[in-house]
Amino acid sequence: MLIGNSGTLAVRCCIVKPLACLFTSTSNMAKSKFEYVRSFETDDTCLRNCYIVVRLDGRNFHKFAAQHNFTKPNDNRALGLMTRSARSVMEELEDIVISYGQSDEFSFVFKRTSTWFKRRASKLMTHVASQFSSSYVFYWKEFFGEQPLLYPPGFDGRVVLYPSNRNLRDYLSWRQADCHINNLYNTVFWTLVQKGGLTTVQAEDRLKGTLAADKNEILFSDFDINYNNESAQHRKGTALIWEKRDETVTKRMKVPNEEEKDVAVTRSRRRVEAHHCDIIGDQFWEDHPEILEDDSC
Ligand SMILES: Nc1nc2c(ncn2[C@@H]2O[C@H](COP(=O)(O)OP(=O)(O)OP(=O)(O)O)[C@@H](O)[C@H]2O)c(=O)[nH]1
Ligand SMILES: [Mg+2]
Ligand SMILES: [Mg+2]
Repeated sequence: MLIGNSGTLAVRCCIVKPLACLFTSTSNMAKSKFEYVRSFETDDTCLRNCYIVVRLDGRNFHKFAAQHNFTKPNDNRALGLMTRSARSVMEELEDIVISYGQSDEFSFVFKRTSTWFKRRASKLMTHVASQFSSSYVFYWKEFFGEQPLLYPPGFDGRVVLYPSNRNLRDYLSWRQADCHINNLYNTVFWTLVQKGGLTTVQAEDRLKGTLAADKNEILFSDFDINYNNESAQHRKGTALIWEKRDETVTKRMKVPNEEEKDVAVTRSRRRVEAHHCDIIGDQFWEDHPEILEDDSC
């Protein structure tokens, strides 16, 4: 078989090194006849100037949670493991400015000017999903101890682009509102079952048609629980951002004309920090102005 444009060159080359020749491509004798299949690949470059959001969600975690004895309604081991895995994604991959997680999902926001992987959606999404999934398995024991991981968990991923700061904030607000609605429902539901002695069917009936205020009232009047005092992590989810923190370490140093001695050295380090607070209002964004880029670009 002849390879490339220059037949003579290719044939001579094949006599000496047949295999190498089949697979070598240089600018002169470029490309095998199979090369055309590349053109079947579609362009999935993300539109410029948009925030790129990758959202992952655990596959069939209803079953996964039951089989791994997650506590109801919230399992702190599971939430800790999700956060640890998200931290690993932020530390290993470039340009993620904030991530937000609740339940079995985590959203990762790439800065709008990111050129990482030429902004190819499939590359970004698969890197996030694989880094997250492998971390979830890698750190499992750290959070679940003796509880064995019974089968490999999976996470689906999607990419969504948001062109403005308002759109991005509304997206994150939507996810936090979802966290609030689900957590309030689950908290009342499982309190009715675990403390009120209702069956799951009875609890479901009791909550049919109730509004948020009714649910708060059930918790307060029947169980003396103020929902606002429940765990902030459960009510608000987890936002991870990069923050500069001063770190002081002791270093042994040799000062000229003196003996070696311990010296305290302080440096500013970027670290991923977790916040369990409201991200719907303005306060969080005013406190962390470095997260969002200028809208006017
Ligand atoms: N007990 C318990 N269950 C949890 C916890 N976090 C997540 N889950 C379970 O995970 C489910 C996540 O919901 P979804 O993502 O909508 O559903 P899913 O079963 O993962 O199904 P798909 O995402 O469509 O594959 C919840 O409905 C719970 O059953 C937890 O902390 N404790
Ligand atoms: Mg899921
Ligand atoms: Mg989910």
